[in-house]
Amino acid sequence: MNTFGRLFRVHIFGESHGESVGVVIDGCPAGLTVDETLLLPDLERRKGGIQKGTTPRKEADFPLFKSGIFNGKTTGAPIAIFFENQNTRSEDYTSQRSIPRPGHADFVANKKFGGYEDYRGGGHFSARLTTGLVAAGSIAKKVIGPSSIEAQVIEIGGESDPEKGLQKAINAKDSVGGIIECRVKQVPIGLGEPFFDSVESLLAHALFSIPAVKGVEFGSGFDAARMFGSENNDSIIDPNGTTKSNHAGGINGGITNGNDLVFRIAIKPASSTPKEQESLNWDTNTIESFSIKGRHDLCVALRAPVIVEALTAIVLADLFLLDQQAQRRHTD
Ligand SMILES: Cc1cc2nc3c(=O)[nH]c(=O)nc-3n(C[C@H](O)[C@H](O)[C@H](O)COP(=O)(O)O)c2cc1C
Ligand SMILES: C=C(O[C@@H]1CC(C(=O)O)=C[C@@H](OP(=O)(O)O)[C@H]1O)C(=O)O
Repeated sequence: MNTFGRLFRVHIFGESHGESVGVVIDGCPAGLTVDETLLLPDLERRKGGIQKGTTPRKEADFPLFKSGIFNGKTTGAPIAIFFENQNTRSEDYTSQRSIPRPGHADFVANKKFGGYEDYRGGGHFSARLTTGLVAAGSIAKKVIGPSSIEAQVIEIGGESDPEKGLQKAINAKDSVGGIIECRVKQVPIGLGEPFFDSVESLLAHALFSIPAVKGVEFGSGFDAARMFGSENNDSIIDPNGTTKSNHAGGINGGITNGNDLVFRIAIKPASSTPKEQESLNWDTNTIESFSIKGRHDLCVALRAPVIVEALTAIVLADLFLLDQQAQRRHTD
C-alpha cells in the first residue's frame, strides 16, 4: 500500500492540499546524526519555483521531526517527519473537476475510491508526496555509508541539451518529458537475491512508484537486445570483479557485482499541460475542449533526480541491513 521495504521501512502519507505530507521511517539504525541540516540540501533540489520550467507553487518544505530523534541522533524508534502545505490554490481544481485530467489520476482515483478521494492538487497521487521520500532518502544515504548516489538529467524533450529541450516546451506552450541517469559508486558485491528480490526488481518497484516514471533500464538496457553476446559481455579484469565495460549496469543474476550501478529512467511529460486538449466532461457526458489553468511543472524530469536518488538509497539501505542480518546469522 503506502509502505515500502522490509528492514528499512518507509511509510508515506498526506495529500497535496491537505494539512501536511510526510513520512514515517521504521527500522532505521540508532545513533545516526539526523537533523534539519542533513535533509535541507536534498529537499531544496526537489522544490518547485526555483528552476525555470518547474511549478511556481513554492512551499517551505521544512522538515518537522515528530519522533525518533533525540539529542540530534536517531533513537531506533520510528522517525516521523511532517511537511506543512502552506501554499495551496484549490480553486484551480474545483473548476477542473468536471473534466478528469487525461494522463493524471483523477479518473481512476474517482472510480477506485468512489468519489471520496481528495482531488485537490491530485490529492494523495501528487508528486508533493515525494517530499517525504526525499527526506527518507537523505537518511538512507547515511545508512549506505561509503556508497554514493548521483542522478542527473541527460535528456529533455528528446534533446541532450536540457535548456534546448525545455525551450521546445516553452515555445510550444506544452509539457515535455525527459530521461534521468543514476549512478551508484562503491557498491559492495553481493546485495540482492536471485529471482524476485533481484536488485533490478527492487529498484524497479521503488522507481516506478515515482509519479510520471514510465520506463527503467539497467546498464545497456534495451540496447542489449541489439548486440552480440561478445559485445554485451563485460570482461572481468581483476580478482575484485572489476569489468572492462559495464553493460550489465553493475548487476548479474540479480546481485550487485561491485561495479557501478547504472540505470536510466524515462519520465513522461506532465499531463497538466497548458496546451488545449479534448476529453470527457463526466457531468455532461460530452467531449469538450479545455486547457488546464494552474501551477504545474512544464517538465517534471527537472525536479526528479533527487527523488530517483532517494528511492535508490531507500532500496539499498534495506539491502544493506538485510545483508548485515544475513551475515550475522551465518557467523552465530
Ligand atoms: C517532481 C514531479 C512533479 C510533478 N508535477 C506535476 C505537475 O505539476 N502537474 C502534473 O499534471 N503532473 C505532475 N507530475 C506527475 C503526476 O504526479 C503524475 O503524472 C500523476 O500522479 C499520475 O501518475 P502517472 O503519471 O505515474 O500515471 C509530477 C511528477 C513528479 C515526479
Ligand atoms: C506541489 C508540488 O508539485 C505539484 C505536483 C503536482 C502533481 O500533479 O504531481 C501538481 C502541482 O500541484 P498544485 O496544482 O497543487 O500546485 C505541482 O505544484 C510539489 O512537488 O511539492
